[in-house]
Amino acid sequence: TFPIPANLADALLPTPSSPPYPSSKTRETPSSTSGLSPPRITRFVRPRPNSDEPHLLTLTGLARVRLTDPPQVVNDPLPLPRLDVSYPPQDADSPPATDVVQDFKAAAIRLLERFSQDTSQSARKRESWTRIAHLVEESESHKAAALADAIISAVGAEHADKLVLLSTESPSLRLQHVTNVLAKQLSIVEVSSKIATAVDESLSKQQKALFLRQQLAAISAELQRLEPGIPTCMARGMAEVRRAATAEARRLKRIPPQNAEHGVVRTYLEWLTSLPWTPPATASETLTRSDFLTNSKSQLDADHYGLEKVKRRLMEYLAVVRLRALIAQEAETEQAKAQEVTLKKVIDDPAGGASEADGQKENACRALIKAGEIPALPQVPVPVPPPQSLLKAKGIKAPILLFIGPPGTGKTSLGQSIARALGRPFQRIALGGVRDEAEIRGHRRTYVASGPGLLAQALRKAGRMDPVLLLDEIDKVGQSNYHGDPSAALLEVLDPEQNVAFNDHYLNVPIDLSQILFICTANSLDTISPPLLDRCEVIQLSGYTHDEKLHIARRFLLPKQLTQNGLSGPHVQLTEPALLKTVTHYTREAGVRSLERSIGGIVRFKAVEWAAHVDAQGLAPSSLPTLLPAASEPSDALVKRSKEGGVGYNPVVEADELEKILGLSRYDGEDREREARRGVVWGLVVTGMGEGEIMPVESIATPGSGHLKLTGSLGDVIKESAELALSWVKTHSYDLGITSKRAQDPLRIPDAMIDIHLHLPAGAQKKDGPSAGVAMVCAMVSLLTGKCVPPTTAMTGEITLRGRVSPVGGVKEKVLGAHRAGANKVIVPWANRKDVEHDVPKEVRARMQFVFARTVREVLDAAFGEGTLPWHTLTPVVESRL
Ligand SMILES: Nc1ncnc2c1ncn2[C@@H]1O[C@H](COP(=O)(O)OP(=O)(O)OP(=O)(O)O)[C@@H](O)[C@H]1O
Repeated sequence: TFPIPANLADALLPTPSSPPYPSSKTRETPSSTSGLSPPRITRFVRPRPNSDEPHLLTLTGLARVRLTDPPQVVNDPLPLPRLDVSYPPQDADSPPATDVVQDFKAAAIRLLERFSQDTSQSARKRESWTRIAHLVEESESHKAAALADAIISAVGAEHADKLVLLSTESPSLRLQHVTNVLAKQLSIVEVSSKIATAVDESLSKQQKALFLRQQLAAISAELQRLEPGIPTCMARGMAEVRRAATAEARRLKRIPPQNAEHGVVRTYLEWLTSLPWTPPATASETLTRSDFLTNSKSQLDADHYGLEKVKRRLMEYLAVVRLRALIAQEAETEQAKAQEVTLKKVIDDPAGGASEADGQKENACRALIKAGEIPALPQVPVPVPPPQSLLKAKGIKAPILLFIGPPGTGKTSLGQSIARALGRPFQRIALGGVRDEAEIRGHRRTYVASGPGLLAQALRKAGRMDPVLLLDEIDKVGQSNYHGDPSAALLEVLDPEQNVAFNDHYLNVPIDLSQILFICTANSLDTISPPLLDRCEVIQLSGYTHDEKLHIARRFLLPKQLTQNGLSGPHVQLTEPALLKTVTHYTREAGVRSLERSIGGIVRFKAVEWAAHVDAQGLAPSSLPTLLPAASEPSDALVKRSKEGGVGYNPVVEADELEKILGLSRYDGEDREREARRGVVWGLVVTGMGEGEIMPVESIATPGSGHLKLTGSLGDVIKESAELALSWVKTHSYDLGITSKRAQDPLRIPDAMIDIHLHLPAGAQKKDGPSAGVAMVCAMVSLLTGKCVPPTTAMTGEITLRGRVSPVGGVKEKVLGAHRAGANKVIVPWANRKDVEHDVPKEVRARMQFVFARTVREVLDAAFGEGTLPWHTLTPVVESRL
């Protein structure tokens, strides 16, 4: 096919009446042609009107000719030049050898079949290749050379090969040449198809990966847009929530509003959508700031007086929490960097170092990426294995703190301080009296009026997934019953391995509780289930001394009460003696809660007076009273001035006014009651609230038959202690001068058979434990000898049959309780002296006398006073006799 000028085209155009040239249907063989055979026109393409495209002419050669002279180059092709040609010699037409034909046929068929299998070509074309292959197979030998001429132009041989074929006259040689060309052609086709497949495979793998990554990028971008700050790792959990919400929303549409189910589904959806599923992006900002620890310390100091040990432990706790956040942050940066590197690698080496790293494949990929046929790599998280440090961060577990202590010792407010230091919301869950597991986990939606559990409710109130959650009073959670086991549910909540996907029965989607900082509080350790206790780190708050209470009252409670009651500092000036009296006479607790109430009472009393004064004088309520203390004016000087001032509002509150304001002091009478009496001594106990107290041990002798009678709701252990005490006293009654003979029973002396009745008051309160042993011995000895133990002496300790004093628990609480009750001498087991030295505050130790006793005899000497009891012989003699 070649372009020709228009005039030549016109000259060649056949007229419809007499075609100047044979039509394509007229077949003339070269042998039958004498002279010049005009070429056969197989196609003629006219250009479009008014275009300067040439005409296209496709001719089919009919015979092989040789030009005798080379053609002249002429400008005007018309009239067509006549050229002299010579025809090949006759023998050129002799039929080729059979084996040559066979070889040609085999090569041609192989190539044609290969073509027919090429899936990149159209079905019709492949069919035509098959037809040609059949044609070749069935062709006769003498037509083979002509066939070879035709095939060579169809299979896309090189131009040089075509020329060689054209100039070769011998059919055998031509066939041989064509056979070679076809074989060459076949190998080219095979190799290139192999390459194409390889490139194709690698490209499709690459493209698939890229496509998936792009989809991932699109999904996470969409999620980011919907919920800014959501980490990609959370997307999975969120997807579940979204799925549940969508399904329910669809259901809601189908239920008519008047149907009861409509309301149920609606409430469920409201709950589901109101939970703060995504943690804020700035969650760890406060934690990772360099001044976090200093700020936290100041926060704790600003909120609480004293509690040095507790604060030190809390600082350690916060340091661990911060460390964890820092390592996690570092890990995130590391991961982002690794991602970047991987991303770069993929861009630089898109083949990804695949096994068949042949250059052609790589180049093809690069070219495609460059040409934009493969989309550029998206800026998405290329999956990078989590760095070591992230695992390390996960490994650091912030312990769950458990504050143990009596009421009002600041357990709840310490939790609030921690939340403030961390910049997180604070929520409190009161677990006291929770009997039903469903209160923690929620009721299933099949129940009428079901709802989510306490944890989900707290999260909704907090508005964030990472609040500080105070589980208050975990010692008062109900034990296992037919409503399930609430403490087992708590176990799951507090277990960092399980709480990542906590299942609330109502919401029925996994809730991630791992971001929450749990703090538990309890009054006593005894009723906490052991596995629960095992998960917590116990921090003891034992109660405050009078000094500490005075400071807390002055610095925290009074200002707090003033603000709550709309007054300010100058309106109420509590003198030191008044405050001391409030602390000592109106409260006797380990914490400061009732002290706060008493101070509140005083402030309210003054608020009434001030309001009356403001009304009477027509003053602005925010105005200040006229009597203000001068700088560092002692309180007695202020009192004096206030008395001289006479009329108007007096902000000064004196100790003798307290009776008028707060009523009779509660603890006066009890103190008066505490006088030295025969048969009565003061023991020390720790109440169920975790508070240390003094407790009288009373005994009297009644006519009877030598038995011991015990009352006061005593448990088995304390009853055994009493038996032990009696046995010891009986054994030593001769030594103590109670009986005149060694073998005599002090309860069964011939002229007086008595029973000992031992009573521990507050009979309604259950008491148990071995620590009243020494007090019982002293009470019985006092009863039988008639000597008294001073009421300012208190004691604690367990006894053994051999008269040893064994250590007891809760020494700090007991000593503080004795201090509050005004005791000045405390008898403690020798083995507990470390507890006194380490735990009891210095000022208490300075004001009290401690006797550390190893034996009951040492206890008796300390309680009754050296030399008061008439010891006859040494104990070992008695022991050997018995
Ligand atoms: N060391 C302290 N310094 C300042 N204020 C304190 C201190 N200890 C307790 N308080 C105050 O005492 C009040 C009662 O404390 P809080 O409610 O924390 O007691 P609690 O130990 O949680 O009691 P409960 O066991 O009954 O829950 C709060 O107002 C608190 O601020």
